[in-house]
Amino acid sequence: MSTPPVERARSIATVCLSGSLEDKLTAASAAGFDGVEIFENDLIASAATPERIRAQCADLGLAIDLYQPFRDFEAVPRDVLRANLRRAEHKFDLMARLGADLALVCSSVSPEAVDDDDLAAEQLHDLAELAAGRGIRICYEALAWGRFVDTYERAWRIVRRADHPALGVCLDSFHILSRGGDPTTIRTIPAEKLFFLQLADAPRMNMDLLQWSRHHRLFPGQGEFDLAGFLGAVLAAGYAGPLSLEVFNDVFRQADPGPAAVDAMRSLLALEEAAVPAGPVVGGRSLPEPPELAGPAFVELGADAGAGERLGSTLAALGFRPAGRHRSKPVRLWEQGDARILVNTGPDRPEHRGGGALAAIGVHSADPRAATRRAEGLLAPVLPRSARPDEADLSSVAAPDGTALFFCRTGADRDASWLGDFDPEPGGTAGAGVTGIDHVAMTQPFDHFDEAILFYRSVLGLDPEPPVEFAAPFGLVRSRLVLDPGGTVRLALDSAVLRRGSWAPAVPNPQHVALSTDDVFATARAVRELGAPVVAIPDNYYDDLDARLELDPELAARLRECSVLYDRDARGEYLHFSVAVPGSRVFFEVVQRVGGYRGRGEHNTPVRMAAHRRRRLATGS
Ligand SMILES: O=C(O)c1ccc(O)c(O)c1
Ligand SMILES: [Mg+2]
Repeated sequence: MSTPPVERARSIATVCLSGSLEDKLTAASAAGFDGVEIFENDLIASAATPERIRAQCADLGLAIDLYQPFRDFEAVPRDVLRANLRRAEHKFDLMARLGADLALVCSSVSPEAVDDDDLAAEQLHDLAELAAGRGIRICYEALAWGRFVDTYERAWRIVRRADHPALGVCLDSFHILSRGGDPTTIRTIPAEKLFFLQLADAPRMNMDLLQWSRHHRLFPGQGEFDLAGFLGAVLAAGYAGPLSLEVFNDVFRQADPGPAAVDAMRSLLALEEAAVPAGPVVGGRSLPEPPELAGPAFVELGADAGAGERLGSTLAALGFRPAGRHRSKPVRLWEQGDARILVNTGPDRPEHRGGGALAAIGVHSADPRAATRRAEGLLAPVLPRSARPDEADLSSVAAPDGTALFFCRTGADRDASWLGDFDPEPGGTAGAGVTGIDHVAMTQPFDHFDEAILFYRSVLGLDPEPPVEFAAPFGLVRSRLVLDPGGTVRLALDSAVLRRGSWAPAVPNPQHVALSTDDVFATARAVRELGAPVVAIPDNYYDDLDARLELDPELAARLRECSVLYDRDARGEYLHFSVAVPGSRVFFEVVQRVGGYRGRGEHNTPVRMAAHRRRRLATGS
């Protein structure tokens, strides 16, 4: 008999969010959190009395799960201890007014502390005794940079030695995983001594632990730590308290707390799904499984009339044929092989002028309704439907950058699918060998990069590859590929690491749609004949390629002649060329994969970006 799924309390530290304490509490409640860790500085800066904050939390349905942090308490000389206990009593008074009964003590970084676990245990015992008299419990957390206590194993040895029922440990995934700690030995701690759990992810970095922790923590699923393994180990040890997020991050600290709290909740739900066999339960409902994807159905570009013309001629030059007009909307379908591009000249948005911009992606999934329910369960904004009664009932959700994501039924016949909404147009070109859509590269606003990774990872069940960074003509670019287990849907997300000044173009790295071919040279020749503006790649690139990879001279010559870029990895090869950007925001690339090559030629991107710029300066397009 399987155990019924449990709904765990979900909590968030106020330090994760921007604004006043009131802003933070409102956002946490709206995103569905059950509780908060109140960070001391947020309370100190608030004009509301502790009683008022307590009432606000109660009104918002938020428990105050933790009051934190109490610093630099233990292993100090007697006179310092006296002052520390006095300070603690003041905080216990405050906690009584707040109605909070769990306080966090983090391991000391004080120069006054001494390296003496017996003394630390004795003094924490005294503190716990004082707290217990007030109905308060203490959890002790090893900061990764604690002066002497910097591992959870040592914090637990001290807590065990102190042996007080009101004293337990607080586990924080960052402090443990940043130091390469082993979470599996958490099970040696009795469950009743696991008082609290803080969860944070982070990118892999080689930097000072304190700086890494205070600036670069991420919500689970956005970084590179094995949070699912960590949470699994903590739950296996019998921890039954709230799952709480504690993320110090420079971007989230400045972001609108409403969407940031939603991002946080999504991360927790996705983490529970990865760590707990029964998955998360929200309001008694569980989450449908990630959709089974079967490749992109279409890419939709938004354009004004002028941009629509330019996109149309670019597509025609790439061998696409106009294959249909939407029955009720100003949308044209362009088709070649399995590649379908929609050009929508309906909504007039600034970004659609000039050369158009990515507006939507459609993916084939076996059960679009379940996929939409999952997206809703993960708090993705569901977009209003605008279909007429006789049109396909397509559900879509908004990605963090506003791109609409449509779920289309795999294998539906034309009448039953979105294609049935188009009046077919006959005729057209013979094509240029494009067989489908290989990937879509989506430039993300820097502030939404991590959120976007998590969005696609959780909503679509895509797996992120490790991030790569490269130096491009207008600054460092961070790029991360997310793809489904079958490799049918690939999205490359990238972003400028820093944005400063006004020298760089407004859109330094436009989005692009990568079209697949089985013969990149044949397609390159065909599209040149059709008049496609293939971007010229300089000799320096090919000289370097030869130096690095010792290519077959015949292949090297063909690459050079056709301005085709090249990459290879242990599994295969990648050959690709680009055409000019018809405007500033979106362009097309044609790619050929040989063998099991996994990437998207990211190391060639700076060369391609420089080539695009040269062309723009020379021709104005
Ligand atoms: O960086 C800090 O000071 C700090 C404070 C409290 C915590 O729980 C923590 O993990 C870090
Ligand atoms: Mg912590």
